[in-house]
Amino acid sequence: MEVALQPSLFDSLGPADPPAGLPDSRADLGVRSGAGDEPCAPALGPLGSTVERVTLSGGAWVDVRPGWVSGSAEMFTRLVERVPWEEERRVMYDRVVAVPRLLSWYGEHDAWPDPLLARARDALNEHYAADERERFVSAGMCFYRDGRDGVAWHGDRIGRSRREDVMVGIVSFGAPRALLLRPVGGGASLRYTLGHGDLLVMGGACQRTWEHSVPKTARAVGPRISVQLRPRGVA
Ligand SMILES: O=C(O)CCC(=O)C(=O)O
Ligand SMILES: [Fe+2]
Repeated sequence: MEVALQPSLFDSLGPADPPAGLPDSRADLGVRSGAGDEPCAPALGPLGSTVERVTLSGGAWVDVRPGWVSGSAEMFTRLVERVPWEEERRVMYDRVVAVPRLLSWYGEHDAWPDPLLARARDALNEHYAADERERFVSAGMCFYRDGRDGVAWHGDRIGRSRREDVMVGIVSFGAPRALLLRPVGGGASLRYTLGHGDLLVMGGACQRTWEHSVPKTARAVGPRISVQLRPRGVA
């Protein structure tokens, strides 16, 4: 069973959203009408009280901030062009299969593909007043080209998140896709629809007591890029 806690973060209008009446497919291509047809420069909105906390069972929580990055269509285009996207292959049973999404990863000593992402990392570190160990330092990137791309149920449990509470922040660009969360061991799923500059932060025990996924879909969906900010020692 799914509980539509937040039917679509995209529905709550922020500056990153396309003008009303513009078909999604055009918006997803970064085409903007009205206001001079200029693509809007990417910018971060405030955090503070615009961040809404949802307390989950098992010591987990989720923070959501719809439309945190305005001009997200431009960011999407930049990331498509600048990130060295790779198709990974993994052994599954007796076959080698392509991972159904493109991936890239930036560590704390790498040059990140756009200064806005480093500013987003800094703004989150300031918002959470995180001590050194909990500061976001790396950026994992996933590119979901269409509904055939997705990520199966998992917790981000590589590294110390296997034992410790950690925060994982996700900033989404491009077309919205559903991110589902469900408690380990069963229970209703929560559904967040993330794209167009939305922010979602998983925290507390979320990586251990909950799982998340981006399900594949037969619906016609546009491409989405997810940037996952993580602290040291967590992948
Ligand atoms: O697409 C997303 O926002 C989630 C990606 C994810 O869960 C992961 O890469 O660990
Ligand atoms: Fe994950």
